[in-house]
Amino acid sequence: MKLAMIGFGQAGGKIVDKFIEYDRRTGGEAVRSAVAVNTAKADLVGLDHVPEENQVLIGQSRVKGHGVGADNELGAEITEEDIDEVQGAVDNVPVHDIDAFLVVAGMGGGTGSGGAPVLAKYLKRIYTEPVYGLGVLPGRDEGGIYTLNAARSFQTFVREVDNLLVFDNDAWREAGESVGSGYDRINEEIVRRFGILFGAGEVSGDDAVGESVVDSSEIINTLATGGVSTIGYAAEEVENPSGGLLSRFKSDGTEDVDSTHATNRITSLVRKAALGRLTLPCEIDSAERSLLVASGPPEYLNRKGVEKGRKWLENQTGSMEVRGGDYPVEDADQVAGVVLLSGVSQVPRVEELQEVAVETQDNIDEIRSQSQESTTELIEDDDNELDPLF
Ligand SMILES: Nc1nc2c(ncn2[C@@H]2O[C@H](COP(=O)(O)OP(=O)(O)OP(=O)(O)O)[C@@H](O)[C@H]2O)c(=O)[nH]1
Repeated sequence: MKLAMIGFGQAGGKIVDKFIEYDRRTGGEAVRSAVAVNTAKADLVGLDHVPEENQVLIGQSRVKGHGVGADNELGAEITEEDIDEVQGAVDNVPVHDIDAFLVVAGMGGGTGSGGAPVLAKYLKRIYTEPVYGLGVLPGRDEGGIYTLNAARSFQTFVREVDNLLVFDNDAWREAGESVGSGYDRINEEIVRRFGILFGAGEVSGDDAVGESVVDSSEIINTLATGGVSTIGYAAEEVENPSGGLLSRFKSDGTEDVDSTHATNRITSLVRKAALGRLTLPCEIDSAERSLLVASGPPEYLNRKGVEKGRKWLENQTGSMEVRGGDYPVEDADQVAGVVLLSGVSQVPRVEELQEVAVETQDNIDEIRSQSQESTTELIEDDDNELDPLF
C-alpha cells in the first residue's frame, strides 16, 4: 500500500521517521512520501530521514518555534492559520502514486493532538484518496492534561479520518519504565506491525510469488468500516533457505518445508496475534471487519494456513468480512502473522479515557495549577461537550 505519511508533532514525526528507516532496512516501499509538521523547531531538527524540504515549522509568529506546551486548542488554531504552509509540503506528494494518506500523531500533547484532526479534515476536502490516522494514546501516568487532550482529540480525529488506527502507549509500557524511556522500543513495535500491514499491499508483480498476496484494495476495504482499528502480531523464527549448513532446503534450491507444519504454524500465529497484546486492547468480537497477513519466506507460506486462519477469525469475530493473504519476504528469518481488526467498538481504554476526561473537567482548577499550560479556553468552551464515542 503506497502511503503519503504526515507526522504531526513530536511523536508523529519520530514515528514517520522510523517508518522510513524500516522501509530502507526491509527493502519496503510503503512510504512514498513523508512530511513532518511541528510548532517546535527542535523536534524537526531531531529527525533523521524525513527530507528537510518536507519539514514544516508552523506557528512561528505565535510560539516562535518553541512548541505549544500541551495546549491542543492552540495547536489546532495554529494549524488552521498556517494550513497553506502545510499544503506547500503536501504539494510535493505525488498524489497519483499513492493509495492513501496516513496522518500520525500522539494524542496527548498539543501540536499533534490539536493539529492532526484539522489537517485530516483539510486533506479530505482536497483529495479523493482515503485519509487514515495513526493515533498514539498517552500512558495513564502522564497526567490529567494529557488524558484530557487525548479524549478530546481522539473524538475529533475519529470523526475526521476514514479510519483511526490506534496504538496505546499505556498497554505497551514495561514495568518500572518511566514516561519517555521506552519510546524507541515502542516505536519499533509500531513500525513492525504497521510496516507488515502496509508492506503487504505493496508486493509488486515480480515479487508476488506468494500464493494469495494481499493487495492494497483489501486493506482499504477492511478499513472502510470507519471508526477505530487495532492490530495484533505474532512471529516465529524459521530457517531461511539461504540459512547456511543447517538449512533444511535441498541443494537444488527446492524447499523441504513440511506443508502441514507450515499450515499449522500460520493458523497458530493468527490465533496468537489476535488473542495476544493488540496495539489497542479490545474485545475482538466487536470487530466489524478483519484482515490477516502471513508474512515470511515464500516457502513457509501457504493458502491453506491463511484459509484456516480466516475461518478461525470469522468464528472469533462473528463476522464473515474476513480477508486474508500472504506477504512473501525472501530474506526473512521469521514467519509472522498480523491481524487487523477494523471498526472495533468495545474498547475499555477509550471508555476509560472518556470517563477520566469528564472527571477532569470537574477538577479543572487543580489541573490548571498542576499544568503550566493554558487550558482555559479548551475546557470552558461549551461546544467541546464530550459525546459518547461508540
Ligand atoms: N509511541 C510514542 N509516543 C510518544 C513519543 N513521544 C511522545 N509520545 C506520546 O505522544 C504524546 C504527545 O507528545 P508529543 O508528540 O511530544 O507532543 P506534540 O504533539 O509535539 O505537542 P507539544 O509538545 O505539546 O507541542 C505524549 O503524551 C506521549 O504519550 C514517541 O516517540 N513514541
